[in-house]
Amino acid sequence: MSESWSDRLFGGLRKTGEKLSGNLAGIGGQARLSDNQLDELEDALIMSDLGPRAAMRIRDALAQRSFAGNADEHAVQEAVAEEIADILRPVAKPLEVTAFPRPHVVLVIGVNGSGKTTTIAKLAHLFQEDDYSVMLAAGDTFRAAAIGQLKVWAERLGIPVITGPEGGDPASVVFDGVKAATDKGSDVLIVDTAGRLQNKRELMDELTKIRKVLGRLNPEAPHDVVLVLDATNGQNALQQIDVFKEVAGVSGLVMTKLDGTARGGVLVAAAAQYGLPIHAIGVGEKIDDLRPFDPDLVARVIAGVA
Ligand SMILES: Nc1nc2c(ncn2[C@@H]2O[C@H](COP(=O)(O)OP(=O)(O)OP(=O)(O)O)[C@@H](O)[C@H]2O)c(=O)[nH]1
Repeated sequence: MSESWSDRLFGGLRKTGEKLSGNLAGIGGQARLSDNQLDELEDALIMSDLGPRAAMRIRDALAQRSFAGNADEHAVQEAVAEEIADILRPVAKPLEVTAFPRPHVVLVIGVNGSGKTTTIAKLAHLFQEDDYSVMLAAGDTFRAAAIGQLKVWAERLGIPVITGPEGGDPASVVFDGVKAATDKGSDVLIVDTAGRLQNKRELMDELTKIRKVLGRLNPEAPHDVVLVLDATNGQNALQQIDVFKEVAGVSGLVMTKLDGTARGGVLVAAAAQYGLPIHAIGVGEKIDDLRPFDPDLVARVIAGVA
């Protein structure tokens, strides 16, 4: 029997929830948390990868709280869940297809291995479920494997993919992609790009060229620039946001591999530190394992109270 999305979400974020509740063990005992306990709480949140900004915000909020009866560990966790939900709510925004004229162009960026290609396939599948027609463009011409992988996914999903030769000009693949998607009347064009973060200059030049070509065909494009982040990288994932924001003008995030890591708190850190929309989260390798998320539910799972 196949698991539902919320089962997979619970399973995926279980380790994160266990870590945070473990780090908060024994806290409470009175109506208000003492300064020492607030320090402990803040440390526990930082150790759980929520980052200094979210940790401080949650600390400040809990300092104001008076718990009915005495705060036991569970009441503190519940309060933390509410504060996490407050942080996640404004950023939980699914990708929307709004472009007119079509296609809505989504540029997907991220370092190799972050789950970029799989995420493109999963996003395409989500759009298909909403009855949008989708096309892919293999703008990561740097490695033949990346082009091949995208082709395999496209075939599985039954959607067209525009490719060029290995080592070819990514901007020309993107040009062909937009032309083909326009001619065919596709609703969405998802563009894979190279993830060479180690060579910022080259990456920036490449993205600038892609943007220029896109802009020539459709001044509004790209409509979204989505950065794919691997949650298992913890705080390093956040540094990638800094760099890609600078070189690529990131408009939103997707966080992958939240299953099997105890570092899911980084989702909250990203929300608190950057405020960029988080379009979807990935909790597995299968095509259905990426979805927009319910901030209240995810907050409860991360806090270990769901
Ligand atoms: N567990 C888990 N694995 C994932 C998730 N998303 C992607 N993966 C796996 O991560 C690995 C890398 O994913 P790719 O999509 O190939 O990553 P990429 O960023 O395109 O990397 P390159 O192909 O090396 O450029 C694959 O084995 C995926 O199945 C996820 O949410 N959870």
